[in-house]
Amino acid sequence: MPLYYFGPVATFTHDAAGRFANMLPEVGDVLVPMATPSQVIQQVGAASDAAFGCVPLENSTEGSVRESWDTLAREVRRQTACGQPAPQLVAALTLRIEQHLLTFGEPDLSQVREVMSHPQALAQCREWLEQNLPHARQTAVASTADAARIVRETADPGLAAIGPRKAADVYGLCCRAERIQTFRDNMTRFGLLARTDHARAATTSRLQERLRELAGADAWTLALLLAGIENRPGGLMSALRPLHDEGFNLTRIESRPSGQRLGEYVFFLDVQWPADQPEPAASFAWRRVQNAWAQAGITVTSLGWFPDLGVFP
Ligand SMILES: O=C(O)C(=O)C[C@]1(C(=O)O)C=C[C@@H](O)C=C1
Repeated sequence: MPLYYFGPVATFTHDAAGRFANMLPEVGDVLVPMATPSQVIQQVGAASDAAFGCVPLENSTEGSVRESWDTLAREVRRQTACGQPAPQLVAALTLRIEQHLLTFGEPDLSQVREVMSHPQALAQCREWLEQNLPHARQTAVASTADAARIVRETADPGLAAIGPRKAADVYGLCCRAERIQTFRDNMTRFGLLARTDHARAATTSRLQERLRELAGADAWTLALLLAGIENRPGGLMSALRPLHDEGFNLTRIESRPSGQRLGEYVFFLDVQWPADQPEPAASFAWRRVQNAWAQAGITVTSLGWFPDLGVFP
């Protein structure tokens, strides 16, 4: 079974996908790189057989990986609207992210005129770049590993990539400066995706059992998208009140433009799902929250209900 990931080989997402596959034998034996998180999500949605996907979700320094959330929301809404099964988040894990400056050979830093990486990685290293390479142009490319691939292909010591140590090994580059991210404890959360019909199939019901074993007594997360919250005094507050009334802990809220009209927003929510609650479909407390939202004309899209499998070095 394929596990699509945001590649190429040696991205941080590749590392995360490998860890999902090690922990969850049901998830897939062939890791298939895709050029963008959007392509991963679309591929999981379109696959006629069971398929999984791995994308970055959120970084502790730079926040949400918007492309992943926006595409997931769009695909789920689109597939649901035409009665098709949609991709959903089924698990998450967190990696410690250490960024390194990768070069062809060992140039003097004054020789480096351009630094390439994923925009999140460039932003995670902003302070080091300001202090050590103020003269170098910063260029956003598809991913950290893609930056390493370009540096290798051009074999130009004036170019550098920012990325994982693994990318230095895979693309034959030198680790010219180590751990250059601003915050030592830089972390990124990655999501594992599957399609909801596959989630009911035999493979993924075994997966659910395994996830329960791995998560133990830890809380799960319910990821949602809310649309139609009224733009009036207290509109957002009254949309959040049912969660408070039923004792649900909101762990993330993020507004994004609806795309329909300037000044109109949708909201991404992560709700911490207590270990002692039955699953969302069987929870009376959750039904009351949903009823309150339906009465207020708020549309809810579920993006997944999943455990966090922990933090990995
Ligand atoms: O470029 C990569 O290596 C990725 O896996 C992407 C990504 C991201 O999108 O956040 C993953 C982890 C790091 O935070 C930096 C980049």
